[in-house]
Amino acid sequence: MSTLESSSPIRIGTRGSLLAVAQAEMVAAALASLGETSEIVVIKTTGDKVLDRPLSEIGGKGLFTKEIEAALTEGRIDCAVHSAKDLETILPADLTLGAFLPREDVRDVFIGRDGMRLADLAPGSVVGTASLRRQALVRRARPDLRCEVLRGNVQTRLRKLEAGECDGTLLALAGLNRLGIAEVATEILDPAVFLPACAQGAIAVEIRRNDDRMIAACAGMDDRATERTVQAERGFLAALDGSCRTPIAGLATIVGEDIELTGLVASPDGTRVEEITGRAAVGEAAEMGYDAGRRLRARVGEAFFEPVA
Ligand SMILES: NCc1[nH]cc(CCC(=O)O)c1CC(=O)O
Repeated sequence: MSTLESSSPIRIGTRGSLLAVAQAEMVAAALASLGETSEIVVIKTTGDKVLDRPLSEIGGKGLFTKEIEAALTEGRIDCAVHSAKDLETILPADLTLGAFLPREDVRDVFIGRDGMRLADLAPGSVVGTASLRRQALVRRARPDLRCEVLRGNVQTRLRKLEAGECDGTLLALAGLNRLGIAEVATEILDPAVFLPACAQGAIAVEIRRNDDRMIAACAGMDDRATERTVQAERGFLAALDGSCRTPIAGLATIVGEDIELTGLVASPDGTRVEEITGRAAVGEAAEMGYDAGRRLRARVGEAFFEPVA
């Protein structure tokens, strides 16, 4: 019986978008190289159903994960695959991030109509994005443009751009690379200016804390450098989160034995951008990120995080 049990395919839960399924297939391939068979279970989330409003209005990024985490807790799936940047900083108590796949390119790209770069857009042009971070950073770089909410998965957004709903949009290069469509990008944005979202480009495998088979499988899949940088960035986010109405960005890199982080918070209109850096031994990634977030929070003051009416 137990032999049969341990060789049953691992059920991998994921959202149904092309990108999400591609990411789940990457985890399936990693499991296969460890001798584990698996099957993909697609789960529809609230975030996939409500497409006409920004996430910050309908309850934040947890809407993409709640139903998947419930399936994991209830044992209908054995692991959940997420874009790490879509995960809230606090997970359900029975779940943990067991592994991270090697990180993709962390940068944002601009996709302009007619091959345009961000600097080519005429004043008053419309940049479509649902991300508060991207809106603030676009407004800082180009205060003469208009930002409008553009939601939906990568394909939907590209279609809306094609249909003329906006003149340009920003997406993560990681997602385009995984979909094999990086050539749609008209400009790769400098990550020092367009600082990425915390954990952008990283794929996380979430498991039940007490699942020994998945703990062992995750140990075989985990990329330590990715895990450390994501821990630093999520530590930073955890210190700042509170409301999901403040644009936040953070990027950590490993430098020898150390880990370095640059993080920022911005006003939604991009007129105020406050940056901070941190550095510590790699083993203190999460604490270093959290500390940088607390220092930044103290510097800008609590009023910075209160939504303007
Ligand atoms: N919020 C949606 C989302 N979550 C993860 C990615 C891209 C893949 C990644 O960052 O790993 C995207 C799309 C985008 O921002 O372009």
